[in-house]
Amino acid sequence: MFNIIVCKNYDEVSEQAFKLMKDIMRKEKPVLGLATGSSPVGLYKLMIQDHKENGTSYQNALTFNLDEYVGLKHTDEQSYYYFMHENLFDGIDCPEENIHVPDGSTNDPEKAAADYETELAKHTVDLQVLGIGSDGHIAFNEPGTPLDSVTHVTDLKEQTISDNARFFGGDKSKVPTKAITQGLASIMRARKIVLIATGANKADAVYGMIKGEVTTDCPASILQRHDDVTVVLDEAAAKRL
Ligand SMILES: N[C@@H]1[C@@H](O)[C@H](O)[C@@H](COP(=O)(O)O)O[C@@H]1O
Repeated sequence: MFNIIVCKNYDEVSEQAFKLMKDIMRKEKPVLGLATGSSPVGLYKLMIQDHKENGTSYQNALTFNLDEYVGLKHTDEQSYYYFMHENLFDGIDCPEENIHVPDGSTNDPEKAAADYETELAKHTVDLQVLGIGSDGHIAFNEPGTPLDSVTHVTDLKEQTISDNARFFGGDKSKVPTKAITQGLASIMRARKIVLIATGANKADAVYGMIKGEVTTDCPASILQRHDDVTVVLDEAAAKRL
């Protein structure tokens, strides 16, 4: 079931998502599911600000990221490990050993994916933050991914490679072609989900997720089967609803 919130601008979108995060942070040992991409960056800024100004502590929080490119080292500025440290972890007090990001730097990504799923399955994510790809993907679950998938290695689709080329100086050839990603079933285990989408290029994917049928053609449509999903949109992303 979706709770849909349409906001005037990105700042308001981030504030709405932050309210849900703040609520979860009242728990003694919160388990946070985190995402990369530009959509959650405003939320992460608010989390850092709240940590600095109000002392909200992440000492007892566990975090699990959704996905990681295969073939990039942790020190690579485009790796999701690096992105998360730059945009969130360096600004809060979450102990490094509590932070989980799939290890895309290994030469056995299949094993890294299986190990990640094993660790993830020991916990229940209290709040999963999600963005959505313009082709309806969540994490790196591209169209065609089975709805019962768990953490696995995947080939990125052409659309995702061109969408993400902007982070690689606009050069598509620099974007990795494979990633480790939580599966759709892994994501569905979260107690609560907040999906953030802004901009007109997300409008079709948002429409498919909410109004379309549940189909592997639009992986995000599986969220229709979850009972606690808040979708925070700007007007452009909501324009087809
Ligand atoms: N793997 C990530 C997704 O988790 C993210 O949701 C999507 C949208 O990114 P953005 O928020 O930058 O539009 O991009 C990437 O493909």
